[in-house]
Amino acid sequence: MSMPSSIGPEISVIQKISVAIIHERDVEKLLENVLGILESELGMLRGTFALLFGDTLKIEASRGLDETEKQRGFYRMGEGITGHVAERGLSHVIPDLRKDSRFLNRTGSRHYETQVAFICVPLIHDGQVIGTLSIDRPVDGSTDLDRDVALLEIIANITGDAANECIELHGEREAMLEENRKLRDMLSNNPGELVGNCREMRQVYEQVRQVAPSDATVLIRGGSGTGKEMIARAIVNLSARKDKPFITLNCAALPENLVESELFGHEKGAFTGALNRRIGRAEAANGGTLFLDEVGDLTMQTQVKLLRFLQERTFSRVGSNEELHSDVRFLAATSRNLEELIAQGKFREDLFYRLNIFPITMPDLAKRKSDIILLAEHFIEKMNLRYNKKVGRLSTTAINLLMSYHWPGNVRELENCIERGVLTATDDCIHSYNLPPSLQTSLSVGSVGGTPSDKIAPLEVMMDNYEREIITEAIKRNDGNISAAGRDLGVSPRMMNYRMNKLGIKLGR
Ligand SMILES: Nc1ncnc2c1ncn2[C@@H]1O[C@H](COP(=O)(O)OP(=O)(O)OP(=O)(O)O)[C@@H](O)[C@H]1O
Repeated sequence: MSMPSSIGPEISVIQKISVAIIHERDVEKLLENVLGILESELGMLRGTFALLFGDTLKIEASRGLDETEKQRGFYRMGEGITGHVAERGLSHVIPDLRKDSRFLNRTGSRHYETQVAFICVPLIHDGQVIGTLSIDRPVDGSTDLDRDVALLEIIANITGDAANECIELHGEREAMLEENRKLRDMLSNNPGELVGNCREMRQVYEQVRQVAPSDATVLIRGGSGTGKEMIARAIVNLSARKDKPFITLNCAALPENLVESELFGHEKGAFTGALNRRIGRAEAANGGTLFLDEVGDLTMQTQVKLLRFLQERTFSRVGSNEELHSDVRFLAATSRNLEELIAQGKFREDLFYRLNIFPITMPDLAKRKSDIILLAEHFIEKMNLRYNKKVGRLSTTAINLLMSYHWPGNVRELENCIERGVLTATDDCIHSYNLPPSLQTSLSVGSVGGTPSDKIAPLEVMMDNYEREIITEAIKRNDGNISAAGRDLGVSPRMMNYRMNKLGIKLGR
């Protein structure tokens, strides 16, 4: 079908822009390219895409503006011509900028000698105004401003998706940085958050102090819940990248096939469900620190990409060959035995050596006996604040339970136990019966030397602990006088002795 020759220039503009939309995957560059086409094809003097972030319009792409002019280009909804167009969703034309006093000229001085029109049209996505497209258009005898408005409205329609993607990308970046700011605030408000003074932990602190100021890769090893993530945060906090992004990714928390795109990002259409381009955590961490938790859970394919990233700090988004660079300090953690995974062919040896430059191993809580009560008291304070409670101490029997348990879930398990204790406490004390059933067996089987059991204690064991607790407390209240304690509990001295023997209660314990 042949087109009337009079609409040739407009068709040419639309055709060039549609080609750019198909070929340019970087949405920010695409908006710049669209303005470039308008400049070369229409003789446009200046052009801007202003996008709506929250309730403010900000110039995202421009032609004919220098950086300072661009920075000044902020408009609130309803403010100036741009703000009005965005508020009402209707196009607006000023036929001659020299004669119009409503024009805010926010970006700086522009004094035209000849007639120049200003055309501003709304960008609409899903029925919502998401920004504006505006141009300064020289006017001569042949200019038809109505036609120009119609053309710009078509361009605004076909670039609406890209503009929306730009807004979403900004949102994502902001969300990641916000997450990072929160983590950092948490750390700086509470520098003493790492609790523990035992010899093993003092060694760990020494290693943290040694490695933190450098940019060296650190591999933090240790059982689940030993505090590996806290150590990663402490390293960041003592490093020069302290105020830069700290981005984390737990490789075990995502389905295997999503880890790579979460780490390196993906292009629109890279796989089913990839509706938009998305930047990955490696890119978001640029200038700062990237912490990969459970690195032993990466697939072999992602391990290859990670190795390349560690060697050259370069990567490509899934679905793209473009080589990108990100300047990050890399920290990793694992609770898996990587040497065993290598032997099984599930972890690359070369990647292991890249990661294992400076390993820090977190000791199990069972090996930090002298820190258990310190940590428990720290968590009591934390939970008192969280639940507005006033628990002040642990009963002797509760302390014995905590000390003799084998703690397979390490510090996290202790924290959960204390949370439960604080929540269920009815006076100012956590008693043994306020602790979870899983701990109750530890006294009776003597898990320090005996066989620990993860099973929930049978009722009899729990009852024994309850009784042990009540008798011990009564004896303490009566300054070690067993007969007086028996009177308190309505039990004869003979029965007291019998129960104490059976429950293994010794005076002075
Ligand atoms: N030394 C410590 N002082 C205070 N709190 C700690 C300490 N170590 C761990 N915690 C607390 O214990 C919990 C688990 O710690 P963290 O998440 O750092 O462990 P992890 O080893 O990274 O666990 P996972 O292997 O499951 O990822 C957190 O709530 C943390 O605040």
